[in-house]
Amino acid sequence: METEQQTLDPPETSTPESPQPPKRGAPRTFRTDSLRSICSQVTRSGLARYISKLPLIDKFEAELKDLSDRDLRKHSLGLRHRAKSGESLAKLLPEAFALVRIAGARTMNMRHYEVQLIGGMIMFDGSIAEMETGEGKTLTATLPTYLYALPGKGVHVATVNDYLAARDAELMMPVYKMLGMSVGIIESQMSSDERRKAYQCDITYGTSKEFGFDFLRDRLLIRQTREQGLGVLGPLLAGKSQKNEEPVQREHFFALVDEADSVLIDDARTPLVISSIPGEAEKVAVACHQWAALAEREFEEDRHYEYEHDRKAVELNVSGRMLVRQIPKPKLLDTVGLVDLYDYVERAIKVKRDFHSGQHYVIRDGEVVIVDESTGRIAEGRKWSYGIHQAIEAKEGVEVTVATGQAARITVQDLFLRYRHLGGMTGTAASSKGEFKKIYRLNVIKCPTNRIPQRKLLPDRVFGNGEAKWTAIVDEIRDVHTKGRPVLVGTRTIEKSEHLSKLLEEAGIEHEVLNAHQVAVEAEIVSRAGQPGKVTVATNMAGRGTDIKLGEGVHALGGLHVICTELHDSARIDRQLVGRCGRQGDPGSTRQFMALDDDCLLVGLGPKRYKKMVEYGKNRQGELPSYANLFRKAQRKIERKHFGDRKVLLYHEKQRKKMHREMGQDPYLDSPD
Ligand SMILES: Nc1ncnc2c1ncn2[C@@H]1O[C@H](COP(=O)(O)OP(=O)(O)OP(=O)(O)O)[C@@H](O)[C@H]1O
Repeated sequence: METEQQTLDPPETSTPESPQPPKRGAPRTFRTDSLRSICSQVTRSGLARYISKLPLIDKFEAELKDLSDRDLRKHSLGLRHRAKSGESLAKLLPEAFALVRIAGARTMNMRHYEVQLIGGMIMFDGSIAEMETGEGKTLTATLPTYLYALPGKGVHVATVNDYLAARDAELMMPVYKMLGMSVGIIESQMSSDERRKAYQCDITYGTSKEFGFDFLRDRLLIRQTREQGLGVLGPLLAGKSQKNEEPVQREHFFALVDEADSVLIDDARTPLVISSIPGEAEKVAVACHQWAALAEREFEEDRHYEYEHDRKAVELNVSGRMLVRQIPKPKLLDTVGLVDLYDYVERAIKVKRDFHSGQHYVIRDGEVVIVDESTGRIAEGRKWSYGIHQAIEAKEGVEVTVATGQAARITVQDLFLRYRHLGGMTGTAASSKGEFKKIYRLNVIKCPTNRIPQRKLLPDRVFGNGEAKWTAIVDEIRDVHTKGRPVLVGTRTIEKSEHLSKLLEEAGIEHEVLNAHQVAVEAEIVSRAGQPGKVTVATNMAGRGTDIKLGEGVHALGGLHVICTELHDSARIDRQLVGRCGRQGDPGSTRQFMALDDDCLLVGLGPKRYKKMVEYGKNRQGELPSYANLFRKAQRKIERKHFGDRKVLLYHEKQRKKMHREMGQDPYLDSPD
């Protein structure tokens, strides 16, 4: 255990020079209401050093705000020279932030609030700014991004999907342009040339997945170059292949991660993998998966295999193994050992039991595409490892994209730890504080809100069974809807969205349903969810990162009402949904519904206790408020388990990389499945 701790603990690094705290006893002047509100919310002295910088930013802003656009750009150029000639970025911070603030006000009529300046300083400092949902993280990001872009080494702004990357880059483009910064966007369909151009820009927006894959492709390219013997000609030719291709990325200098919890934690359980071209062995593997997918139907729990609910593990017993031997097999499988066949069958059974279409994945254009359970979104380009993905493909009868030896792989953790400086922002980081610190060396610092939040958390409602719960949900939607207030309902799966939609139809309640298929369309629908009387049903976080503006009159009625239909595996995800209402000081309310047959109890309490709960709740009428705590306890247990999984992945990756290095290999390439 001790060795594990050691390997997991990242080495100490020096942090950038940080702003000085105010002198003891120095009087603090409050210039604006907003600043007064900040200070009233400051409960942690950690913010004092950021607050102390605000007057200096104000001073620079006052000095520079009358400059013409041209002079503003010139001034920005001056800052670039100073940064390039080695002046510390911490020293340039007040002036740089003032410039960005002026550019925001001038180009978009959005002058950064003091709390946003504080958020920007937190991120600059190599921490995660936890800013309430709706506080304007997109605009806040421009501050550290601009500052770190000054030395010209490139800044990567990473977020969860192509749509958000493009949207945020385009939204903020005017600010950067005014200050003479070039902005590039990486999108999944781009050619290498387009990518290279985007990475040459001062600031590059993209997804963590694209940043990771580009890194891996570059790595493969460099190796190919070396293998072709060009590398020996020295630095002149290094990094160019025979086709004269060059790597697309530059150095990894500063990455700013938006939706940091989603990118750095939720996505961190599956590595990014580039596969190599299939050969003869792969054909056999395809045949094995396809055979196992058919054979699996013959196997019964307890008769042929044991299923361990805690670990979700399948193990064939003696009669199961016998059955494997008896089931006819195609000729191609003659060379496959029995032990391997047992594995294939166990995997096929596991996949049948634990991976469901519409919940864990969807089939899109003949491909199995992972739905990130925690966000309800398509996890583009990801694959489950250990043959699970291929087993699902075989089960669904689509092309099996098989067990190709992996050409290259990297985990999200490794990717972001490669950056010299890392910062992030999110609405919901506090519950993962320990993980951010341990794995990424990032502190989480809570930012005060610009206006006092007005969101009402209504008491939980617990029911004996799903049926009673859904009936109560429909009743509550009807109640709120008839008052003209908009309602946003989050469900855990696409199937449940559809179930609720059917119930709403029967109840004659007009509504809109979203699923995880098209992020851009969803985001637009969610952004309209604040219109009077609107009912929107979405898989948990289908519209994450989308701003919901209240329609006319909705403010007076109490704002948007958010209904969470089930607890999620992580409390953070529940809070993201809750964060759709009560934005920027708007009114709003939210309620959590639960039932004793919810999945959360099965995973959190185990099948034995779950069965008892389900039995107990079956014919229960009315509500069971005293059970709410049990749900939260189960949720915490699941969170701990997931954290454990990620730690194990990281530990194994570290061991694997160490081994590769010792053998003189590239740890990101040369990796077995
Ligand atoms: N300084 C500002 N002045 C005026 N409006 C602002 C300012 N900052 C942000 N806003 C507005 O606040 C709203 C919320 O911004 P944004 O969507 O970036 O919030 P967010 O923190 O990213 O939310 P979420 O956590 O839900 O993604 C937007 O409509 C934006 O235009």
